[in-house]
Amino acid sequence: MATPAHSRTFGLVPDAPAAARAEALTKSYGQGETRVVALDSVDVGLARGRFTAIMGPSGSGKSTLMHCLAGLDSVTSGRVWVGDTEITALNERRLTRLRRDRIGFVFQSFNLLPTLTAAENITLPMDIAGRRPDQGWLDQVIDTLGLRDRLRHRPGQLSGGQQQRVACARALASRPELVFADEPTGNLDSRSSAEVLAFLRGAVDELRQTVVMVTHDPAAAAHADLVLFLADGRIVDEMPRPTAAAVLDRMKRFDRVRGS
Ligand SMILES: Nc1ncnc2c1ncn2[C@@H]1O[C@H](COP(=O)(O)OP(=O)(O)OP(=O)(O)O)[C@@H](O)[C@H]1O
Repeated sequence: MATPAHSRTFGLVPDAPAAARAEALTKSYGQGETRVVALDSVDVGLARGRFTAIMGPSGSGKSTLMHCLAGLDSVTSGRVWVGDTEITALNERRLTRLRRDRIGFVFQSFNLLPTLTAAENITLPMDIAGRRPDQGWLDQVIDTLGLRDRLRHRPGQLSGGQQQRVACARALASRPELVFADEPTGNLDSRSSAEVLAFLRGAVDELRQTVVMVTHDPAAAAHADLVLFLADGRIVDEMPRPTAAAVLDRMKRFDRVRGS
């Protein structure tokens, strides 16, 4: 069952510290009559070692929330922490380093370099940072993802699902504190989606990673431990142990409110 909205911090669960959190996070775009409030004083936590999905109608602020929590976008007001580090207090140089060292990203469009092999794509961010990957960890990630026999292939020789698994491996290569996935299955057919989602689930259960995923798909959200629902720039609800049917039902209530 979904928990009704009331004034508390959504997203946190007992016994799991916050991998990231925001306090009174507001993000607006534009000025005067064209001002859009994308996030309206959001309090939220993302539990460490858990899989959290963020859902909500189009334009509700999902991507903006993810970008602000990941330090990819500045905030208008409020504070954001990754672990114990307040990222809203960092200058651009330190923020860039924090994103590089402590956060992994998976995007809808894979963002792989076509001229590099899968193996080279996976270690590229670490190579650029001059960091040596932990080979034991990398082997574990590659095997969990079932990519061992694809490492010498270039992205053009891989299916969409395989490319997204390479992108997942790249996000995990440095063993980040937090992985953000923005519509990671948005460009995939249902079979490839299921593979990628099973991997993200495995990254949490077997590799003890923390994953936060924005999605429109109730079936994708059902792989998470907790779904946070956004509407009009606010978190309005959360659902632990989601099923696709329960998430779909909750999303329909947004449609009814909008249609009335
Ligand atoms: N760069 C920008 N300039 C102006 N307005 C923006 C900008 N980025 C987002 N917005 C606005 O902020 C609000 C939230 O956008 P956001 O992309 O976070 O929503 P979303 O829930 O991720 O939407 P979708 O599901 O359609 O991707 C929307 O009204 C959007 O038009």
